Amino acid sequence: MSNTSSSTTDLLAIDVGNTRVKLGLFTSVDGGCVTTALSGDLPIAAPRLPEPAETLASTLDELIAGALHDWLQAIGDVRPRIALASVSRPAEEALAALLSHYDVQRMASETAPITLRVDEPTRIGVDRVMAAVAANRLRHDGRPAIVVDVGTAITVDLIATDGALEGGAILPGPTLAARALAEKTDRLPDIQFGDLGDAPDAVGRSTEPAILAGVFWGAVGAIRELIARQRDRLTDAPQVFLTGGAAPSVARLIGGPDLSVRCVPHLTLAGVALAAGVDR
Ligand SMILES: Nc1ncnc2c1ncn2[C@@H]1O[C@H](COP(=O)(O)OP(=O)(O)OP(=O)(O)O)[C@@H](O)[C@H]1O
Ligand SMILES: CC(C)(CO)[C@@H](O)C(=O)NCCC(=O)O
Ligand SMILES: [K+]
Repeated sequence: MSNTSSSTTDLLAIDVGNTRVKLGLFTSVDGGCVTTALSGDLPIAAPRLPEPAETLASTLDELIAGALHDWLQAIGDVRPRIALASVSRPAEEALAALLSHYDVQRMASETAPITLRVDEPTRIGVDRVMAAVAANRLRHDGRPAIVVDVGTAITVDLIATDGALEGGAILPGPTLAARALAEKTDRLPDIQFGDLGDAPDAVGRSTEPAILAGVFWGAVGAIRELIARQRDRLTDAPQVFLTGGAAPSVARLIGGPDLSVRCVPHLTLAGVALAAGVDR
């Protein structure tokens, strides 16, 4: 990890999920976000999303056991301001206690810089809202977008042409689906996704590969179907943004000649940074 020394304008964005906590340090230069990258000596087009200079993804237990302290030291902790978006109340409280000496802004769905065209704006997960805020930056003007986040749960959310988040779908993520099978059956074992590189064969020749095939292709199929159905209500083709652990392995399986799919690793963290005003 490089040793970035942080300034008072730095923002630490935190996305607290149900399995892991993701942290991203967004550094500012001259009051603006660092958005230009150099390719040779030609400046390339500035990405429209703030990019974290440093990131960490860790379980809450690991963070409490010292990983948070170590990481903050490694990034040159001078008390960056913190924006915290959490979908787990216990994890949020535990983390807030760890960060009690910092200036922590807790992000809420209903106050985010986006229109929520949903029935209960206070209930929709702040991670879904933050990812949509970031997608609104990436999407072309006048084009709708679909945001797919593969975490503990998979969410597939529709953003209308006017930028409003319309709602979407929630289903179990791959690990959770596999764990539920292991827990609720006698003869199905728990399987690990950790070392899954390529897409598994759809015909598993024993129990573990069969679970892997079902869970993986089930997720891919569910995502494809949800995109297709959400797309049916649109007049213009949506841009699809995919994020979360399985995003890279899923992205090329759902895109096609008539569907643009882009994998954006830190979409939610970037949304938190934007909502907290990192580039204002
Ligand atoms: N290469 C891969 N292929 C398939 N699935 C994967 C791969 N890597 C991770 N996954 C699965 O993707 C899901 C999301 O992983 P990720 O690590 O992003 O979630 P998380 O951060 O633990 O979730 P949360 O944000 O809810 O805390 C998990 O179910 C995981 O098993
Ligand atoms: C769906 C999850 C679990 C995805 O992380 C999260 O966004 C959440 O807890 N949402 C609350 C319910 C809702 O979004 O409608
Ligand atoms: K619950």
